[in-house]
Amino acid sequence: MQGLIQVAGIIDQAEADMIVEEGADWLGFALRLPAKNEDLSEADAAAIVEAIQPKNKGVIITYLTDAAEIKEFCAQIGVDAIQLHGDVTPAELGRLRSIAPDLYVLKSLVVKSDNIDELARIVEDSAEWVDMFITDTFNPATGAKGATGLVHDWGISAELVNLSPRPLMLAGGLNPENVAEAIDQVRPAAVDAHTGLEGPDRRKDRLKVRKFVRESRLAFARIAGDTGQVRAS
Ligand SMILES: O=C(O)c1ccccc1N[C@@H]1O[C@H](COP(=O)(O)O)[C@@H](O)[C@H]1O
Repeated sequence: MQGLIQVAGIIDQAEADMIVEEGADWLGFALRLPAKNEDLSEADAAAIVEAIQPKNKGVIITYLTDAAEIKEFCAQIGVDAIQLHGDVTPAELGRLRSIAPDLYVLKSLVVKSDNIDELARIVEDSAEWVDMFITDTFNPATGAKGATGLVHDWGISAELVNLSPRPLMLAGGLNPENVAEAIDQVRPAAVDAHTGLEGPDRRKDRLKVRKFVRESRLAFARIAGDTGQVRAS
């Protein structure tokens, strides 16, 4: 899986349709968050997922940590991919794999200024149960671990790409202007953006999504040319 583009924080069907039209691959739905500040209802998310699949994949982005609850929630929404942003233990990830072997699991690695050793340990302990890691940015001012709109030190993500046996999705403050440089520096398998694609009304802006997809595809093709990799999705 190389050269994948995800857009996160879907609000409604019209926004999902626009993102699909502009060529993104996966759409992320932030649900069951600790602050209960979801942008859409679970029923609306399920209806959108039904409309976009199977051509595009719907991904639940959540802080759930219990394997049984995660499995049941994915079935409720109708997705076969989950992005786990909470502190899920390797044991629970193993349990999730055993009760939902076909579920595609993305595990977040929340990047701070000084935690590369901790992140490397998470990769080592949990890679067996994870399909893809996603690096995202910690905001020390608010404690937020996702949708912060902040970039982190891409050198840390590049290091994690090198040491992880699983592919890595790069996220955190990506936008149409910086995504090409980010891909060149980090060489991830995938990219993901939320707030950097929004307009002043906090909805995704079609022109920003278009440029983000175009710049990402060009950069992925460039690094595939360097390495001989071919886009598989
Ligand atoms: O998308 C959300 O609303 C969200 C909520 C809680 C945790 C993570 C969330 N999204 C993830 O954060 C990254 C980065 O966001 P941004 O581009 O910096 O705004 C986003 O791509 C989602 O994967």
